[in-house]
Amino acid sequence: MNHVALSSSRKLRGGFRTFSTSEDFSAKKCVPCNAKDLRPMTEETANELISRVPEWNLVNESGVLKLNRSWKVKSFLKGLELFRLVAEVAESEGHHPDLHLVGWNNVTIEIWTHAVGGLTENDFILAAKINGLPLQDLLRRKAKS
Ligand SMILES: C[C@H](O)[C@H](O)[C@H]1CNC2=NC(N)=NC(=O)C2=N1
Repeated sequence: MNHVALSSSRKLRGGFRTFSTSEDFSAKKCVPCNAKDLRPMTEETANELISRVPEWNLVNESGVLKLNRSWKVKSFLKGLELFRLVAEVAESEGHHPDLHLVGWNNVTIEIWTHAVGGLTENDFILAAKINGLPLQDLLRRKAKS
């Protein structure tokens, strides 16, 4: 497939950064969430960015936009191991997800910027870095169709 690298960078409306649409979020660093001009991005911008964090969904929880992804893990303890790997990335980025482990083997992670009550580029950076984690051995194999 011919990937047209869109080089035009876009000033985030109400955002605090520009970024090129071809840039890989996992190569970026989160900024402190107490930056004074930090504001939530629009739903339009979030819809433009969501395809750059594969497997993550954009959800609107009573007006708060969040990123959301779920996994089925092999065991309760492997769920906690997944949390541990995610926690290390979160601590190094200074940006933290909401972690859910329910029904012993269902993991859901939600990412949003609490300081602004919505999404910022930090959330996409964290989601991209979580996508880069070696989670395969923790996950239940998909049932053969
Ligand atoms: C100063 C530091 O950036 C803030 O305390 C961070 C910590 N981690 C955070 N994580 C998330 N998801 N949202 C925040 O607003 C946030 N604030």
